[in-house]
Amino acid sequence: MGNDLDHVLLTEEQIHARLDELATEIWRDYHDKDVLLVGVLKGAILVMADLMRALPGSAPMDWMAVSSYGSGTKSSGVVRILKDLDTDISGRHVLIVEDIIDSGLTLNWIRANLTSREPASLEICTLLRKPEAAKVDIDCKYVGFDIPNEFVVGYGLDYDERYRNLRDIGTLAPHVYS
Ligand SMILES: O=P(O)(O)OC[C@H]1O[C@H](OP(=O)(O)OP(=O)(O)O)[C@H](O)[C@@H]1O
Ligand code: HPA
Ligand SMILES: [Mg+2]
Repeated sequence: MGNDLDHVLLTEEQIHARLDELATEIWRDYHDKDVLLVGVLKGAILVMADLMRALPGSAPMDWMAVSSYGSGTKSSGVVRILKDLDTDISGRHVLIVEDIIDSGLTLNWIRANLTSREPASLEICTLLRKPEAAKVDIDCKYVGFDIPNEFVVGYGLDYDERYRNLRDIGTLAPHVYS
């Protein structure tokens, strides 16, 4: 698996340090608001696990599963709900937790979908964002890192369901795609 990576973009230590900072910011904004953390499966599992453990207090979580990428490296823009929230978010303060905003199409769709359920507030936290890949503008309150427009894997991010278990985030060597 090691030689499938081209180069490491972010180490586990860098990721954890940044998530600690984001958790502090988030708690400053939400400590008195009973915030519901909404993770987007499957990519966000590790961001959620580390972010919520870095929060100085406790917050409930829920999960949604949608799919737009399938097995490829390009968003189809067509989003399907594979698993909906268990929670009624009407009147709740909701913070979406994501691993990456790439084209923005997935979150654009999720944001519109959740907004229609009339939460008290709706904000987004993403570990990664690719500014050069944006097809729609996503207003994201908490961003871990802006990264170059390259396909990355690791720390929850997959290529064809693999490499989610890498501790660092990096780019795949070209031979993996061929
Ligand atoms: O901004 P976009 O171009 O829409 O891409 C971002 C989305 O794509 C990935 O999910 P994917 O559909 O691959 O599902 P996964 O989390 O199960 O890997 C990622 O986790 C985001 O949800
Ligand atoms: N890597 C893995 N999954 C993704 C990416 C990426 O760069 N962009 C959107 N989903
Ligand atoms: Mg994926």
